Amino acid sequence: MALAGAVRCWRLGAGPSSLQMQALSLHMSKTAMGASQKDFESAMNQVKLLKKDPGNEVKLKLYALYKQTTEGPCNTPRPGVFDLINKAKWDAWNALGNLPKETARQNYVDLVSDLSSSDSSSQVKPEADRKQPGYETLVVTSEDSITKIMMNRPAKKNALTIQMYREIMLALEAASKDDSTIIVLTGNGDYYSSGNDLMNFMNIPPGEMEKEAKNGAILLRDFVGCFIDFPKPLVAVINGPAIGISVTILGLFDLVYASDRATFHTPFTHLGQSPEGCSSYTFPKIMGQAKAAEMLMFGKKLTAREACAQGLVTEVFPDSTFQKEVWTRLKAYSKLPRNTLHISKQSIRNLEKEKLHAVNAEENSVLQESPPKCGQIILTQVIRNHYLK
Ligand SMILES: CCC/C=C/C(=O)SCCNC(=O)CCNC(=O)[C@H](O)C(C)(C)COP(=O)([O-])OP(=O)([O-])OC[C@H]1O[C@@H](n2cnc3c(N)ncnc32)[C@H](O)[C@@H]1OP(=O)([O-])[O-]
Repeated sequence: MALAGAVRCWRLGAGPSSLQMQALSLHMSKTAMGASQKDFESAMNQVKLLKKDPGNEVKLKLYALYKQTTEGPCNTPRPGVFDLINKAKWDAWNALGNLPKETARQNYVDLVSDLSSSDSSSQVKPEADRKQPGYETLVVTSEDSITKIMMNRPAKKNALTIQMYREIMLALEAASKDDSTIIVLTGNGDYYSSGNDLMNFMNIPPGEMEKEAKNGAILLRDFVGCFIDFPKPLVAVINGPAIGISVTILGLFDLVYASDRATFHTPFTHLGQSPEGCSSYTFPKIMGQAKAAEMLMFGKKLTAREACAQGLVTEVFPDSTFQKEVWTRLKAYSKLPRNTLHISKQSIRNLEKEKLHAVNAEENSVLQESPPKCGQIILTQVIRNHYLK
């Protein structure tokens, strides 16, 4: 077959140990099965287009997965001791044991997809080329299979204007379709975000309040909806303090990395507002009822370490090494098989999607209809509605 030929053309050095191959096959056997024969054939063609030699270890993996997909478990005698190349290939194939053909096919497709994306991202483009045009309040860049969406109003502590909500939705929509593996939301300057821009509610002419409240609620519902439905791994890189809605939506992210300078504050009751971003459901689920109430109802500001202890933050890093450590970690994660990561994200999220949309709708109707001064009573009711029903 074409690929077997292409793989044979590569000169192989020493192969991986059989233990490594067993670990690989075990890991791969856990992944989802979904690639079709057509996906497999197109992956075989993609392999031929790679510009960078992927190295012997990867070639052996490709060879073994190809043989397992097309012929099943290894069924030929082991080549003699002096036939080094064929022996390494045989060992790689044999190490896959009884891995089902469908799983091998999926793993082959994932591996090629990963190789193709690192192949294209290895052709470094100048910074100006990587910055995506069309955003006024954000800087959006794609590199190393990571799309970074950076809120860019540092002078206003990245407070979220209506335009910024809209641009974040557009950037997420574009990122859901680009060839990135991981999407990051972060802030420029000393703050991650100071939450909703308080000017959004100012200068509303008398008589327009109801209409504006309704428009605001629709925008907020759609904004939160984008995070609920987002199909790829979503990471918050919290470079500094976070307030309000920038905190509440964190329950919808897959990873939250924070500088030890970051704080997490949801002063809703003080502002006469009720929680949004699905936090009335996600926070009690993440940190328990009592801790969630202290944050959402009584406005307790958490340090990064407290937020990590309560499960809202994945890991905290010293501010002096924050960017370096986080981006090194994310670049390593972005090399994982893209399709498999996306399938895993979706299967985790699909379990809760309906519930999250219902919570989002309920939080919005409360925000829209209730008089602000009832903030604290509303918070209690919204949280109870989810957990005591
Ligand atoms: C309905 C949707 C649901 C959403 C709910 C939420 O998010 S609730 C959460 C809602 N969020 C809040 O309640 C937070 C309100 N903000 C604050 O409490 C403080 O500004 C601070 C603690 C963020 C920073 O204090 P600091 O002493 O270090 O700095 P500083 O104060 O000098 O600020 C620098 C500049 O940024 C400006 N600016 C900052 N944030 C906002 C904002 N959100 N808006 C507008 N502007 C904002 C500030 O006016 C100033 O502008 P200037 O005068 O230079 O033209």
